[in-house]
Amino acid sequence: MGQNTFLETVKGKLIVSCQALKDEPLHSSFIMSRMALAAKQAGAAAIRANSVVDIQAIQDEVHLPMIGLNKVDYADSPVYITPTIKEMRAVAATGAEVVACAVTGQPRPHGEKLSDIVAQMRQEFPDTLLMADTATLADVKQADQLGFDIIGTTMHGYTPETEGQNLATNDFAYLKEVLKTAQHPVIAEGKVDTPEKLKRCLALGCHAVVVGGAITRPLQIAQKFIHAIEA
Ligand SMILES: CC(=O)N[C@H](C=O)[C@@H](O)[C@H](O)[C@H](O)COP(=O)(O)O
Repeated sequence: MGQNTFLETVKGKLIVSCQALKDEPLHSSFIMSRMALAAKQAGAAAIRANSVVDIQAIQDEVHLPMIGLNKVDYADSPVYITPTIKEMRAVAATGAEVVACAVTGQPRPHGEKLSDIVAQMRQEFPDTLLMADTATLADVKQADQLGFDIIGTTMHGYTPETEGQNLATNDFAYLKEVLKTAQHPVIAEGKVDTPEKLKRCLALGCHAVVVGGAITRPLQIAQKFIHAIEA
């Protein structure tokens, strides 16, 4: 894979997701760049970020490897994480070491086929790694077959089939199945919200762990405390 050393750099480490969508209080590329700086100062090995403007603002502020994505809603598809070749290209063009996209078995916008998207990306951006944001073991198998470089558990709990499921349930029972199934390095992502859970994911054999909201979404963090009062 050319000069791409992302996998070596993040092995056994924390990747911090710095994201705030339009309807979130911290929606701002500047704020995301400062979130990334805090993550870097704490010792994070890489950043995961959404949208070209956020990725670029973060790249200017911190020089850490990047998992880039672009969330876009299309009327004809439930897939929203880097759903079409257009967003894939735009994210790869930022120089992000990894481009992440949903691999959920759901139809993509304009009838685009994931196999075509992967083939096109390999041709245009041969040094860019591809991360599959999967929800089920079937998705993991598909991602492996298509040659994705990294298997993420990002969408587990966020599709109709997996709604309400949590990666940590029953001592990460689902994650253990993913680790048995996957042929490519697994990055745990989604609701890893304590240092203990992160350690467990690494001990089980994950290559690295992405933590988002528990570090970078203060609304979500504050709500946890409020719920404790109300419970
Ligand atoms: C499902 C979906 O759209 N996940 C997104 C993917 O990039 C982000 O909103 C999450 O924050 C990220 O996956 C990290 O997860 P958590 O914030 O739970 O640590």
